[in-house]
Amino acid sequence: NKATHATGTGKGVLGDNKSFNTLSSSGTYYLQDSTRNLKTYTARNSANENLLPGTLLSDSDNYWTDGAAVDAHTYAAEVYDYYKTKFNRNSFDGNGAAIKSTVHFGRNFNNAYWNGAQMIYGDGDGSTFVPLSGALDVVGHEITHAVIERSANLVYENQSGALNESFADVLGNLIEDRDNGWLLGEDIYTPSVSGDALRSMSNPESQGDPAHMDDYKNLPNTREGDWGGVHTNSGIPNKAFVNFVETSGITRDNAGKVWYRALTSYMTSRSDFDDARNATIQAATDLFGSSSTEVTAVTNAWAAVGVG
Ligand SMILES: CCCCC[C@H](S)C(=O)N[C@@H](Cc1ccccc1)C(=O)N[C@@H](C)C(=O)O
Ligand SMILES: [Ca+2]
Ligand SMILES: [Zn+2]
Repeated sequence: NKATHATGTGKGVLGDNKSFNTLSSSGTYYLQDSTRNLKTYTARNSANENLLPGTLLSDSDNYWTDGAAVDAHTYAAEVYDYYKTKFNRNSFDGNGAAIKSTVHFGRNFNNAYWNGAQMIYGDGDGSTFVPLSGALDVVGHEITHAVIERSANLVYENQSGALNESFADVLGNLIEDRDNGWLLGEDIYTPSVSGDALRSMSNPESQGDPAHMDDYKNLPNTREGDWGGVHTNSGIPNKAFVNFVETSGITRDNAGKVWYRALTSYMTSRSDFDDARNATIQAATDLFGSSSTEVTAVTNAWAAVGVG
């Protein structure tokens, strides 16, 4: 008999109830959303990348208790919907590519990443992180890396790498859409400490990251140097985006349209901060006109962080 759509229910990492699309086949339910082409797997704590994507998650009664899996699946659906409705982009490749997510990768793995083919989420060690798919800005960050790879394909090192990280943070936060929506990872970072975050876009210095070119960190392009500081120098373009939103009166969605157009129409693999400045000015010009307040605001936003 053929597989049929079903609606699963369950609790996320933080104990919140949610429902999501599953597939029912021969009396078993699978964590597969065929309307959005999403599939969610478990690595069962193996760290062997050769075994990815691992095992497609299944359940007997369509009530799901694996919070990391529930969130990876439901948040991937939210990210899919954001790209489709806001930018008319069908999945990360624009052509409906399958979005595959694997949870429980490794043991106490304090990270999540896109490996060129799928999303991979660690469970965290329980003190630095709880399972990382438990935050929508994380899932948005990782799927945006796939979008970046299929568009500008920014090289993951130095300034192009910091832009790669920054665009992932910007879109991750736009999708999460919070009031003080400038924090990264706040939902899954340091469960014993409230109010902190892994990064802050509005106040990068609060986490030791630069918010101005004067403080750009020239780190070695090695894993130990965070590939030239891609997670720290991202503070500069992150701050530029916050400046743009907060000084122009533009909506977050329209600011996102400027950043998305810059990324997909003008930026290339070796774009640096100055190229990103030019690309976002051009995108704002395309969308709002050369004498628009948006063009003035984006120009000033970059100037305020020492770019241009
Ligand atoms: C394994 C190799 C490194 C890949 C880094 C991935 S893309 C990444 O940037 N992951 C995010 C996860 C994240 C996103 C948003 C909010 C919280 C956490 C990240 O920032 N990782 C940090 C811990 C890092 O790698 O330094
Ligand atoms: Ca956030
Ligand atoms: Zn990243």
